[in-house]
Amino acid sequence: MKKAIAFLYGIVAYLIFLGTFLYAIAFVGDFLVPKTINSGTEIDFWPALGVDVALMTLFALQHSVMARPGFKRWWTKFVPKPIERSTFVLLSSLALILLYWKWVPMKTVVWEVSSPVGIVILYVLFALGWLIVLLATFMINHFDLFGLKQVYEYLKNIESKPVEFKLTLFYRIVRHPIMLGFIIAFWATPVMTLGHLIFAVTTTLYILVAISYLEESDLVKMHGEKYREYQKKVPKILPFPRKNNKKREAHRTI
Ligand SMILES: C[S@@+](CC[C@H](N)C(=O)[O-])C[C@H]1O[C@@H](n2cnc3c(N)ncnc32)[C@H](O)[C@@H]1O
Repeated sequence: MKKAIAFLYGIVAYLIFLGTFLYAIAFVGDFLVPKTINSGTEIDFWPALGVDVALMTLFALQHSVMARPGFKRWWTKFVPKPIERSTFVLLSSLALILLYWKWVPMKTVVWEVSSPVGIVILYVLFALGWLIVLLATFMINHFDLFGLKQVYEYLKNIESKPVEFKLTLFYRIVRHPIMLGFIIAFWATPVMTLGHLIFAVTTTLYILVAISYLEESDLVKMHGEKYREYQKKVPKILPFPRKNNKKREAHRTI
């Protein structure tokens, strides 16, 4: 019974995540849904900035603190291990739902692309960004990242093992394809409003800080030399060969 309830909890958390993820596309893209990044009532600049930054900070804190191995060790004394990831996913989704709900728009247009070709290119990039995010989750392990694997294994009495270090497809091009996808999706818009720009700048900075100082230091602790070698060979987020790699290649060919 306990296992069935945990499994059901995992499914509900996953479905809430899926809804939140799909809503994010429409929220950032400013289409289809009632509340988007550019809809709602405007207020003065400073209070609006305060509310929006507070909402993004809440998500960033929840996400960064709860994803650390030390925090996981501590809170799995209270939250059963098989539902730890689902609970993390659920709380992340709730923080995002709060952001969608309370987000204050700033509708001043900072730049606008009016050429039809430019608009199409930006929408293609927008779609590509979200697609990269989704596909990359499958290249690590989509069902582990969102807690379904853990509750299924608990239900079936299968010993749960952490995901191994992956070097699949996108992960051979950059070390953080999911984050690259988000950055592309957040910046690719034909109409950049002030609110959207603040969102794109803040989330990009957060992503760069979080992957450099939190996630990668955990990955080095987890995978040791293997990850350090990976850092030397594969760029962090921009899919361009490194200058020193080119130099090394040049040396080798001389
Ligand atoms: C939300 S995912 C983001 C992964 C990565 N930062 C990206 O942008 O694609 C975070 C989880 O992925 C795991 N992870 C990151 N790179 C990995 C890799 N190459 N193989 C396996 N797990 C990885 C981290 O340990 C963390 O639990």
